[in-house]
Amino acid sequence: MSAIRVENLTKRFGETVALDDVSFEVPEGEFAIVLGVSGSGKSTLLRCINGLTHPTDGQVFVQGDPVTSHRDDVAMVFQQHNIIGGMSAYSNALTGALGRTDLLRSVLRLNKRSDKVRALEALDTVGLLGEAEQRAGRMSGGQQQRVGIARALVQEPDILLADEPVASLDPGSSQTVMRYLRGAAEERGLTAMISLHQVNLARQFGERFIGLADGEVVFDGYSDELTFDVIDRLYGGIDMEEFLAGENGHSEVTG
Ligand SMILES: Nc1ncnc2c1ncn2[C@@H]1O[C@H](COP(=O)(O)OP(=O)(O)OP(=O)(O)O)[C@@H](O)[C@H]1O
Repeated sequence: MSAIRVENLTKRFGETVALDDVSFEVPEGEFAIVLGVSGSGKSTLLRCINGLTHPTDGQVFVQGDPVTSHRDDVAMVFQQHNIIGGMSAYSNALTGALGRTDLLRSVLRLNKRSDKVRALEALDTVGLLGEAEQRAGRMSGGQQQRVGIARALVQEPDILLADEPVASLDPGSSQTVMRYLRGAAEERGLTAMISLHQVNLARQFGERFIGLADGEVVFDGYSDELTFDVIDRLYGGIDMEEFLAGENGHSEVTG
């Protein structure tokens, strides 16, 4: 059974066709990247999978069930990490458990011991266990995004979605965040779908690629099929020199 199955998905916003008859399946445990220029429909696709947006036509299935609303086994990491600056990295990560914490306990901050352990384990997965007590607001953008990933992991999802998780980061931090994202998915056996507009990062970290243009799937394949021709079709007029520099450079690993 596929972890994600998208069947003839169409989403219109008034006159705008954000997704046009999109179909694909993602097997369990795959690390898939959604590629495409701004406005190609990447966010809308992820939001339909997460149940945040309802399709105009077609259907999305997660673990075989039709998606009708948000589900706890699907976690999403956003571009704006929505981290609470005044709280520690640990407390931010712990908010991932809110979906299974009753209101009284959450108001009184009486988290279960198992969730506290999960928060620490998740911070360890993203390399931030040593910074657990640090105020998130004092952390770098890359570290904050790693806290955002930890929070998503505490939700204990089977499927991890990330919408442009490195769009606001410098190249070094983007590399680090992608490395932890891929590592977390592998370590925990998650199915992942990440939208990116940086082709070099996508090629470096992706396993499967779904390319969108004007809401349509124009490419669906694996690394060896993601040729420069395909990239040119997706990004029309891309500067190859800059692209190759991006691919070979930026190897610095920072937070
Ligand atoms: N809530 C909305 N209301 C109206 N139009 C929308 C809405 N959300 C998306 N759109 C439109 O749908 C199309 C696809 O947008 P979407 O955000 O999914 O693309 P994207 O590839 O994620 O782009 P970006 O990287 O800029 O977010 C765009 O034309 C966008 O303007």
